[in-house]
Amino acid sequence: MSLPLTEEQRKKIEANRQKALARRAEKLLAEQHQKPAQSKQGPSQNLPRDPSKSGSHGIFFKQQNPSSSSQGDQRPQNPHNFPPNTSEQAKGMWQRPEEMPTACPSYRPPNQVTVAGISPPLANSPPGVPSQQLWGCELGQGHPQASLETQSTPFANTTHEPLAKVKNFQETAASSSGQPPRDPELEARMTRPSTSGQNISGSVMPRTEGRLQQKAGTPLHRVVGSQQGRCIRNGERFQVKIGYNEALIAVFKSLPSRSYDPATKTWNFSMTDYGPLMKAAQRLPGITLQPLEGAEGHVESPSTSSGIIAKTGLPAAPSLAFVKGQCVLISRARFEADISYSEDLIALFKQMDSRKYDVKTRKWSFLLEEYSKLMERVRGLPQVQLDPLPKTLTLAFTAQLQKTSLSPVADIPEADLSRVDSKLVSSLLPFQRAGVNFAIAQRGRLLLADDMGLGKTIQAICIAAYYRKEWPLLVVVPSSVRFTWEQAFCRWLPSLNPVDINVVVTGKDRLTDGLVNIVSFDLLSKLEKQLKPPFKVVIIDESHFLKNIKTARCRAAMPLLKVAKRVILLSGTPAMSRPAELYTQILAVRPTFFPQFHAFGLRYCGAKRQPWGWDYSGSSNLGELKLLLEEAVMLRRLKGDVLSQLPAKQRKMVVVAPGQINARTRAALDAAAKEMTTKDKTKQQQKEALILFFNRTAEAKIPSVIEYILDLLESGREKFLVFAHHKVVLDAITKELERKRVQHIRIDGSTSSADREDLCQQFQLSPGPAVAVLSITAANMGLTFSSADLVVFGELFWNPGVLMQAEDRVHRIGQLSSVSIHYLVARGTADDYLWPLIQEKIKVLGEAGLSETNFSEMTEATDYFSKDSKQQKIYNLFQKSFEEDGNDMELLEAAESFDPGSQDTGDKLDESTLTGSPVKKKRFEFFDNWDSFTSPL
Ligand SMILES: Nc1ncnc2c1ncn2[C@@H]1O[C@H](COP(=O)(O)OP(=O)(O)OP(=O)(O)O)[C@@H](O)[C@H]1O
Repeated sequence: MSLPLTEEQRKKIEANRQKALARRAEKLLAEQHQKPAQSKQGPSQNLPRDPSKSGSHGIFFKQQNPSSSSQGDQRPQNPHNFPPNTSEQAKGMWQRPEEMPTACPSYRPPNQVTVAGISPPLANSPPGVPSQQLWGCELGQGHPQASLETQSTPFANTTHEPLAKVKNFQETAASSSGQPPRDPELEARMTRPSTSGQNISGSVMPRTEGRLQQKAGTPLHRVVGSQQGRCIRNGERFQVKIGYNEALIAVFKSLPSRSYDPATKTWNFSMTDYGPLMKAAQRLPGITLQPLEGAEGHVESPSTSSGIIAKTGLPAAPSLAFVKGQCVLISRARFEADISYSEDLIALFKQMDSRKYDVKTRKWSFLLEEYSKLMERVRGLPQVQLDPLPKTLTLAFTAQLQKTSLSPVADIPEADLSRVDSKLVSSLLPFQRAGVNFAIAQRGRLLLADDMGLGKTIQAICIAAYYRKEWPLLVVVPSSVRFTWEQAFCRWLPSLNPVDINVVVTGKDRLTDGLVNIVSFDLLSKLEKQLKPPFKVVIIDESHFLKNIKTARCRAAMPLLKVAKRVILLSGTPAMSRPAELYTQILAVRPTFFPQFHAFGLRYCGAKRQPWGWDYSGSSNLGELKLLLEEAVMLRRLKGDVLSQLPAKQRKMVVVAPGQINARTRAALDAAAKEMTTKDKTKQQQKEALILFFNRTAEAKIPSVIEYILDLLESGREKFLVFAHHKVVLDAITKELERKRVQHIRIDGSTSSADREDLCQQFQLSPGPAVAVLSITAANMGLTFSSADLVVFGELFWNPGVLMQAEDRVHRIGQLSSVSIHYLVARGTADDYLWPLIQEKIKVLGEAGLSETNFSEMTEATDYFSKDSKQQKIYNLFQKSFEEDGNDMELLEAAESFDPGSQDTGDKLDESTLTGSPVKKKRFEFFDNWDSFTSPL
């Protein structure tokens, strides 16, 4: 899939296009000035040139609305392609007035001045670009898009009210031309009755009419002379053949469907604009437009619907157009009509009390409480099809539709958590407490999509504990974190007896043995049959693992989630590339919202029919999707939102799966442990046994460490550091990253100082996913990796000072985020002793004021090490060995030279235990841009 452009890229492309076109236009202008003899447009060259308009800026192009579907944007667009034969035009072709194209590029009547007050449709003005910057006459002449505007109009709906613009033109043109006042009778006939519009706070109200009347005596028109023209049907559109008339051009430019054909030098329009154009033309002095063939008989009396009194008495044609559009939710309280122009529809819109017109989007919006009334009235317009909001939205926003809630943010009550362990409740940070409240307000069904490291685990446990009466609980997690979850339950719910926690390790285990049952995604699909009777409370960690409905894990989980009473989905990256990835998670939380994917795909995935079927890889109506998710499905906070509540460093102990230690390694580990505790061993022999134990630990952890890294990448973690100590571990990690084609760097003892800096810079500047594989002893100092905010320790090291220095590679000046540190700890290995040893050492340092942190408080599993006598003996040996001077060196050398023999650990990885899914080359912007989908209130 090609990745959609980001907002910034889009802006850049647009700016470049504008510059290029401005250059072309200047060239064109220069040509015009250089060739006076060839050009018969003499008079225009005498026009005073406004220096403010000669710059390279100001051409306006269609602003793409990133959040609207490709087919959905029916707003009038400016024809922004520069006519291909501009130089041809620039030279000008003198024609008789009747033959003259109405936008005759090179023709300008003598003495004609730059006319103020004709505004191109405002939507053609890029937001923030003053209209003065739009091309003025000189640059614009010859181009249908050229603006005659020198001042911006405050009126919002110039596009939808062409007539108003014409009057504006007439008014200003007359005043600037210094023509004597016109016949007052004619003036009266030209004036349309005013439609009063109540101003809604903060909105720009549509132009009201009758403005001319306020300026009594202001000359209205400059009569250019009598001109006749005609409308000619051309397929779905019609063309206007008439000589040049400035006022008429202003009318043309105000019509949404206008298009200028430089070849024939005529303007053409869609049938939608036929009625408005004819009416406007009737009001222009000296202009007679012969209507389309066949439309003559159907003319509506000019005085009927709009009350216009036509000067010419020529009957206006009926509107032949059929307009189609849809309602879209734009905030918790408002929806807008995304539909093209229809006079009748606008008149109807104006009857709504809560109407607002957005000059930027050129769309009308209304309060949801007026939704039913509006839709009912629209049904009375036979030529309008305004599709309603999806039913799901009307259900999710019932309170707003029924006017019971107008609050821009949901009002979430404080939940009574007295039934949950006080240790947990009192530990919740304020935003975590709010998360729990949200979940309970959603009756225990939600997608908790907080940024990584914000403590989704503690919140999920709290929510699940609130529904403890409905347990047994099922927790489905990536296999690399099964034991971390077990530890988290022990830590946060002291009231839960650890024997009631069942971690499912093999396909032979029972899924329902515990009060809390923790199982990996892959085992879940193997144990599907055991899911009856179904669990009432289910937690799914890293729920984006379910994004593909075709996978076995998703097929196993979905039926379970549909019938569960409480469903707590957790993911820091619920969708990494497109809204379609959210579908299964929405379905899991709200099975009734979009029971059929196609409806969801049509609305939010920009579904397109292709020869081979439907393509749902796009996106559409994302602002609305965001609102829906936030209202009823998802809670997402970013680190930046809650940074003040977070500690600078968040450490996490991850208990990696001992199940992955193969039988041979397990035997080697046991043998080494036995050596250490065997009596009558010399000190040297004990030390050798310890070194062997340490080395075998490294070997044993390799599959789990790699699995964890791959899980992180699959979860969308873009940049992080992985520290390890043994060469064999570093080798295995880099080999796997190469195999998966993940960008990475490696710094170990063999890296030269020059290369260290280069590699570090390479990582720092890398825009996409990248892993820095670092040796604990060789890369713990002097390097800055502040572009990452996560450090993973694949191995433990006995010196906590070295660990902290290593942590600080990301936690340093330049780091704006709270950093996460994950220590991977494997049971039944040297980690059993190293971890408590490190904790103890840090505690001592902390008590002496030499360390700001206490590992035992910052991490789960303080009870990790249960000391039986044998273990105690090994622990003492560890303690002694690592405290003796000189042992460090010996251990380091041993680690460096450790070679597990013929075994090639990287290749030995059990593929079935790894995630197996290809690592994302680039994390997509869907959730990166999530917060740019702003919803006006
Ligand atoms: N309120 C809290 N009190 C103490 N520690 C906390 C609290 N909240 C989170 N932590 C700690 O912060 C670390 C990160 O939490 P956790 O793993 O739940 O984050 P997460 O949102 O699940 O991140 P990820 O998406 O990366 O899995 C853990 O060590 C956790 O114990």
